[in-house]
Amino acid sequence: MFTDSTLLFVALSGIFAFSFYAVLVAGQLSLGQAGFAALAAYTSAVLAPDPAEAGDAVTLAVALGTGVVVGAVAAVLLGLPTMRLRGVFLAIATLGFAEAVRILLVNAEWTGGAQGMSVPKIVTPGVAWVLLAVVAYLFWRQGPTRYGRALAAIREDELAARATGIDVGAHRLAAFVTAGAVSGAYGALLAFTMRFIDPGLFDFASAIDGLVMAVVGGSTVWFGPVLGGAFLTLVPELQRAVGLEAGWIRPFLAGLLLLAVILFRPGGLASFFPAGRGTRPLSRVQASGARGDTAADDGPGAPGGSGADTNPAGANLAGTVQASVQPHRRRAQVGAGDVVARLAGVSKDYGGVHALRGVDLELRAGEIVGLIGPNGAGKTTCVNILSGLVPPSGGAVEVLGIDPVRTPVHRVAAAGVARTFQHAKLFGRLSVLDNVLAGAHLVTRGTFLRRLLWLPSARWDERAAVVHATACLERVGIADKAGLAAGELSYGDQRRVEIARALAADPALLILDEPAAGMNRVEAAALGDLITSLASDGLTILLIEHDVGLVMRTCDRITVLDFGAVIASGDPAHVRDHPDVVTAYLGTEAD
Ligand SMILES: Nc1ncnc2c1ncn2[C@@H]1O[C@H](COP(=O)(O)OP(=O)(O)OP(=O)(O)O)[C@@H](O)[C@H]1O
Repeated sequence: MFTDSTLLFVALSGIFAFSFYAVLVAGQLSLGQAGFAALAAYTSAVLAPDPAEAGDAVTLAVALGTGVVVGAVAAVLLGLPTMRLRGVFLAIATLGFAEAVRILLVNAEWTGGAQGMSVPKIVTPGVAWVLLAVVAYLFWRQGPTRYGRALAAIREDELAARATGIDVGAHRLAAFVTAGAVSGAYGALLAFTMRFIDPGLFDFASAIDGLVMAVVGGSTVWFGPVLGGAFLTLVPELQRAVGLEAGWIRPFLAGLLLLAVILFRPGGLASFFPAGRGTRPLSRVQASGARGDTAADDGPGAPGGSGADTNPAGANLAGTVQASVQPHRRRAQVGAGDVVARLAGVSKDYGGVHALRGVDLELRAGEIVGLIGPNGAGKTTCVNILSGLVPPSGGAVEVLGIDPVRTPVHRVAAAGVARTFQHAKLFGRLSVLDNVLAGAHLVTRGTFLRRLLWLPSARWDERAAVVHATACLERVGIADKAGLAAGELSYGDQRRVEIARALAADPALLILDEPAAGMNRVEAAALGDLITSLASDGLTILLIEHDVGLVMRTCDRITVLDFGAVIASGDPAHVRDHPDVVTAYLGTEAD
């Protein structure tokens, strides 16, 4: 039914769509792919040897190698200054790059300008489909790995991803360079397919076309770009088959489909298939028991069992952390009673608002310290300063031997600080298990490259990570919901998943920002028991909570803030009876 040329272009479109998918999975909107492809097409056309002399295979190999390298290098050069940009700003900057490349190519002599350049046709449908399969394989294997989960986490909530120790800048750049390499491969293939290349092949419409194919096909499932590429390439063929030759139909249909996907079917065409539906876990779930199963790989049983506890603070999660899920990061050694965190004379101003005024706070290893105060007292600001999210306006801060003011957020996390947020910040479209696996980023090894080669060690590491994550879920009593989408959970359950995600990083300091919000009395009581048991494992905990009863029951010491200043600090009995605290919460008789 389809001609060779149709089959060839279906494969090429799929590869181009994958270059958009590469960044969409990390939540980035880049439109520079046509620029990378153009640079790669012209460079490979010039550098590859004549196939009449070198043979088709050699020419193709040199062209592809050149295309991939040129695309990747261009993406590094463009990515370094633009990776700070988000959303539409990144889209505009990258589109500007693609347009600049096209204009350069039109005006350069060596490219033949607008007239174009002739290139031998050596790409066959077989070659194009093999390369599409290779690219699809890369993205299929990438999904359920530590790297793939980190990209998905960044897409879902960048700030939470940083706080779990993911180096967002490096991951975004890696995704961008992957997009550059894939679009470079596409450019080289296109050059040796068309017989003739001109800058018009890489114009604005083609950049948008690739994006539409990726989004229509499905931008969060690995086979989405294949579907999108195939569908939109086949539309003109189908038109011909039914005798509708009008050229406007394809772009019109593409626009209509894009709108329909955005409005009604965010998962794209892939969501019509069981494997691409909804929030299918990246990693397979076997939630019950201490044994987990892992993604996509079947095979002989992995070494299970309990691992040694290398957590200096002693916070081994039920002894299920396996040897391959160990903190191999550099983390401050914390002995019992050591100072874990210290704020000295810290102030924070937001314009005219003095959120903190000369706050002193000290946390010692193994303590549960409560931080309470009326709304707007400055509690969350304190926590944000401790976890490196917000710089103070004055004073000194030290956490686990580092200065969070001068340290990127993911490094503060790597030092051993884990936190939850006042408004739960889960990776909503990921499963509960994947959320916690993403939380284990710092204590797990990368598996992507080993998964590409089907090395058993990758399977063992992934399995160990799942066992570790499952233990964290069991610890907060929510392992039975491991396979559900995090965003669909009740508010109370979301908070528990957030705690499990924080525990998965095997932290030394756990900061809980209003963890009981949304929980009923029974759940809050269970939370109190959990906090106490975590502290008895050696974890240091800073608890911000409006449920004063919970704070009084669980904390060793309590600091009370009001209007940004410490008004009382000491053990629960001292704080409860402190006249300033009573006044702050209940007001004076005159009030
Ligand atoms: N990013 C910001 N920009 C401007 N003002 C801010 C910002 N963050 C906090 N504030 C202000 O700083 C003060 C302290 O806020 P913060 O959220 O730290 O208090 P809180 O004790 O955590 O309050 P709540 O219990 O209501 O969460 C408030 O007056 C708040 O409006």
